[in-house]
Amino acid sequence: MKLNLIKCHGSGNDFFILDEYNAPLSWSDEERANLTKLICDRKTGLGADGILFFQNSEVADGKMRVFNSDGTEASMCGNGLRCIARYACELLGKKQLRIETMKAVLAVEETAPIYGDIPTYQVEISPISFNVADLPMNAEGDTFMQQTFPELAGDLKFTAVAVPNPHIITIVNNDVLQGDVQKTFSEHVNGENRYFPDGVNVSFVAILEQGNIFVRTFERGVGFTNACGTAMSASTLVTCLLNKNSFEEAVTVYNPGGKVKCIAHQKGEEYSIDLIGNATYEYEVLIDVSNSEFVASEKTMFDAEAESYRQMQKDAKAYLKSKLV
Ligand SMILES: N[C@@H](CCC[C@H](N)C(=O)O)C(=O)O
Repeated sequence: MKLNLIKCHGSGNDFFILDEYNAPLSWSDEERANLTKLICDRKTGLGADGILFFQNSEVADGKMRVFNSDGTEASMCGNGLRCIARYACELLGKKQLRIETMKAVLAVEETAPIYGDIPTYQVEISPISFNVADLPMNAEGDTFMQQTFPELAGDLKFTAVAVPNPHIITIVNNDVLQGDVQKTFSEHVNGENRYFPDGVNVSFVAILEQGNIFVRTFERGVGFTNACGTAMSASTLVTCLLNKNSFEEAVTVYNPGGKVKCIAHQKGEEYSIDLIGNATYEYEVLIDVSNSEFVASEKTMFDAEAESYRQMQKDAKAYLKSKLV
């Protein structure tokens, strides 16, 4: 079977977009998972953090389904939603759309470039819940806010939040950021463990200065990635709740793959977040898949986009170098 794929990234978190909007595949989810594992493997496949399946929707302009590189399906993906926002806006000739995701219909729109001429999209991150049952997480109270895992991460204080995929977030200093705790903790809570039966995305956050943070994320189903959009959004929210940043004000979120902006909104006990950042195409490719093997051909590169993004990365790295000392 021949399939056309677009390789796209948001903050270096990279995905293949597979269009089922025009040509739905009569596939089981096991087949979607198998294709994802085959193509996303960075050693034997083309390499990516996951596949975004863009499908028709009965309740919105289109639907995004996200499969992580290990074949598990995620309820949400912020960087991926920006990639789908671009693909869908260009396909449907619109600047604003509503995209169905596993747990919610979310607003997306094309917006002013975050840097130079980089294609930039704003996506809604919602619904948000601090109730541990919604992650799910096994803990004593209804929420887990600024609490410790003494046997796993010493006195680091974590907050658990579903946006709606599950996140656990801690604010750390540069020594902890550079150390091994995040890796050992993340591997533990994403294996057989008593806290997170379905695993969890783990973010370590450094406050750089008012309105500027750095977020490094170990993603469930993938491992360390260049960036995780829902994690950067959730981390911004947590810094606002801890009075390190302000609600309704844009926070620049640096990550190993670049930077985005996030705005956390609060209406009483209700929260939502805007995630604003790049949706950069790397290449388009045709693959011929049969019997768990594939052959790629007809590769078209988007070199100019890659170069614009590299400039932004260069500036982001220089800023980070001056702050993360
Ligand atoms: N990279 C994503 C999140 C992808 C899903 C995540 N690994 C999960 O399983 O929840 C993002 O940009 O939000």
